[in-house]
Amino acid sequence: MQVIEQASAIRSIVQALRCSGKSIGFVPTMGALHNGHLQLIRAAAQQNDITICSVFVNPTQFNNQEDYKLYPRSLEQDTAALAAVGCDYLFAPTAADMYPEQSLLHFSFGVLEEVMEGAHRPGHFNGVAIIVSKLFHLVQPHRAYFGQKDLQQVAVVRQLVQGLGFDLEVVCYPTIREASGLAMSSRNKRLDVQQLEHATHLHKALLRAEAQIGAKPVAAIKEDIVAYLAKVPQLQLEYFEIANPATLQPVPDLSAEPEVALCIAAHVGPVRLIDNMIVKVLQQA
Ligand SMILES: Nc1ncnc2c1ncn2[C@@H]1O[C@H](COP(=O)(O)OP(=O)(O)OP(=O)(O)O)[C@@H](O)[C@H]1O
Ligand SMILES: CC(C)(CO)[C@@H](O)C(=O)[O-]
Ligand code: BAL
Repeated sequence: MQVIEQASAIRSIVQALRCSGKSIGFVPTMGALHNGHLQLIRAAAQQNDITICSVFVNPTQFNNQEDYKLYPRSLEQDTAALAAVGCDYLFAPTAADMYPEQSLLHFSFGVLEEVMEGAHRPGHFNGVAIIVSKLFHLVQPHRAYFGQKDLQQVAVVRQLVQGLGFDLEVVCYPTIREASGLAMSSRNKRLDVQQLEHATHLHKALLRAEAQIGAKPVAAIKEDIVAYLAKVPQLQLEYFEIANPATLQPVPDLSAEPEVALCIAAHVGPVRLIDNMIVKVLQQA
């Protein structure tokens, strides 16, 4: 595997690969890699001639500077893990290379950014859209791989790809979990053993909500989840939402929904975590 640091270098490599007819699979990440990321790399390696992974902790998508400063970084371990699962190129640029000037771009995703992550992390999806656009221009992938853990991000990227006419397929893979049910996440590395145990309540809350889908109205399920998590003082719920899986808009009732996304965000100790599950709605006769 080759490690590339400069944008100009990855651009030349990609141009040569494209000229020789190779298909390119791309996995953008912020590093501190775990099995959720490695599943995406394996899929890209299986489905394309060449796999490129980027590791870049993108400053413009952080609405909280402490979160940016303390985001886990482990490039040496990441490099070894990527080589072991068949990645061909690791693109690990510096912030100066990706942002030679302050970015003044502004993307708007309408109602998609007015809910959940969009509402609670002002500017976040603008930063994601800026860096994903820059990376797509440099890497020119045929397929780009994302995880369902960041479900709303997948919807934003799909809208970006459609809106700007990027000629690529967005591929989404399911959330990989720890044995405890906790969704794998780079930020989990900032939690101690007790906090990791408290964090399992995000997934437990989703399972509890799933068990009530079809049996109770939306408002009653939400009340139950808020009450359930209020009994875990080490976890501060930010939102629990029942949403349409494609538009991410909250659903007022389940009668017209074949499936819904159960979405949650909460703080555990110093870390903010998100999780979601897409579940079928079995309509009662
Ligand atoms: N547990 C997981 N299962 C599947 N895909 C995942 C998982 N965690 C992250 N991904 C996906 O990997 C890609 C890179 O994500 P990122 O580098 O932000 O890692 P992360 O674990 O989501 O970190 P954090 O949530 O702490 O930022 C994204 O498309 C993300 O959805
Ligand atoms: C897509 C991404 C790499 C953009 O920085 C990031 O938001 C992530 O890791 O999910
Ligand atoms: N995985 C989403 C990136 C972020 O939390 O900023």
